[in-house]
Amino acid sequence: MRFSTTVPTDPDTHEDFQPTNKLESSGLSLKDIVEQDVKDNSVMIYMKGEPALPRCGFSSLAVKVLREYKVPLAARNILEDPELKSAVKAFSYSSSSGTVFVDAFVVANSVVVERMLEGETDSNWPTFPQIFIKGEFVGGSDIILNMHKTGELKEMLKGIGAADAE
Ligand SMILES: N[C@@H](CCC(=O)N[C@@H](CS)C(=O)NCC(=O)O)C(=O)O
Ligand code: FES
Repeated sequence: MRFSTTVPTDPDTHEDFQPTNKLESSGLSLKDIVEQDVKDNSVMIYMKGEPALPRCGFSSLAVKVLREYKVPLAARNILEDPELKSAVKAFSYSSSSGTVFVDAFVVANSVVVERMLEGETDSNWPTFPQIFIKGEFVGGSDIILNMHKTGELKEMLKGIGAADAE
């Protein structure tokens, strides 16, 4: 498989929004780019490495789980851009509903939640991968694995075009 970063090409996409990690030349702010990624791609993952070559076990696990469903998977490699990494963190927090976010956080990382509730850290989702499904922030690899086990992921991915999957 080719790519450095794999957002499927869309003929309607703004010409200068090429989904490579050369984001600085896109003319869009990083926040806009993340917003657009999430809007344009039913399943969007910000990860360490690429789907074909994950650079971390957590990212690798998330890709593996999502691939079980044969849905198109768009991805960006946050290792290539520290600023993108910060923008994703800020965006995932702003795009999740408070309750779901804290619930997911408890599952994901109880130590961070405790610190967060005690005001010792900010409330952005601190780790990668970060997965968005149908425009909604879902969480990281342990959340996605758990949702796979409970059948929740199958429900959530229903209706996402399998035809253009790999
Ligand atoms: N509970 C998280 C674990 C992921 C995790 O711990 N990621 C770490 C190590 S790869 C991370 O992103 N740390 C922040 C960083 O590297 O910037 C999940 O399931 O996704
Ligand atoms: S890069 Fe070390 S655990 Fe992810």
